Amino acid sequence: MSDILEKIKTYKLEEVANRKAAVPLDEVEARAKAAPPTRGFAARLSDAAREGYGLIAEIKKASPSKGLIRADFDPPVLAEAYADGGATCLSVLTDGPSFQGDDSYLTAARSAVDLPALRKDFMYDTYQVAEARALHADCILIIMASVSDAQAQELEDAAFSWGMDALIEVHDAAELERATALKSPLMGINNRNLKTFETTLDTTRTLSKLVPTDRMIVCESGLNTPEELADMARYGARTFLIGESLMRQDDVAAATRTLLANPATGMM
Ligand SMILES: O=C(O)c1ccccc1NCC(=O)[C@H](O)[C@H](O)COP(=O)(O)O
Repeated sequence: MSDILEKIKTYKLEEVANRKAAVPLDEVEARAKAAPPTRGFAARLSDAAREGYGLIAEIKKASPSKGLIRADFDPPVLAEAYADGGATCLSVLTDGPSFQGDDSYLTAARSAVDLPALRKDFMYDTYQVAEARALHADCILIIMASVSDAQAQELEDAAFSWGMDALIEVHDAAELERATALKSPLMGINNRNLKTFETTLDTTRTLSKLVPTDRMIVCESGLNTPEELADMARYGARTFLIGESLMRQDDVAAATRTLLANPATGMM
């Protein structure tokens, strides 16, 4: 496993152990059961992709590869800007140590709009899945590079049991092959190599050919322009996960609108 994923896994497992000691699972489950209903993350993406593009717009203050991305950071205001600009779903970083995220950002951002939200964190334990629902998440992330097949299955089952969706993230052919054993229709191809941080859209160009036709490609990371989205659409990707390039804009709503204008029609 990569250095950064290794580091994240080490502190995340410790964080989960501390959280379990502080808030027992049955209490988290009670909060999850009391949460508002899920909003249908995968279904909204699929509907949006049929009409044009589906955008998962990410609320991301900082990252291990770029440091601080946005100082003026107000999650509900950013969520409203994304919704105003035409985003389909939100992704909200809840990891503190590497992304300056916070659990409260997810609940606050989602409650400001009508969009479904992904809890963007590093998931290893079904306790975190119940926590995600308790925070009102509609979807969780499963990074194949950082979990075993059995863990991935367990996390996906837990997500489904809470009525959530699961975005399965892959970066190479072996991970993609493992991901096809899961049921989720959402196949995220991460253009960023989490070992080196090298980001290239060639990853989607290569892996898209291996994605079964019953899966929806979510092209993730390193996307900046409408031309890049049109290029990726030619490889079958009509849904996108975008953070940094939008987070760096003064007018987030206008930038989101510009990115989504004139979606490509054909495929290669
Ligand atoms: O963004 C990072 O530096 C990073 C480092 C280590 C693990 C994950 C990381 N990013 C998570 C993501 O998947 C991105 O936030 C997401 O795809 C959006 O990417 P971008 O549009 O390039 O911000």
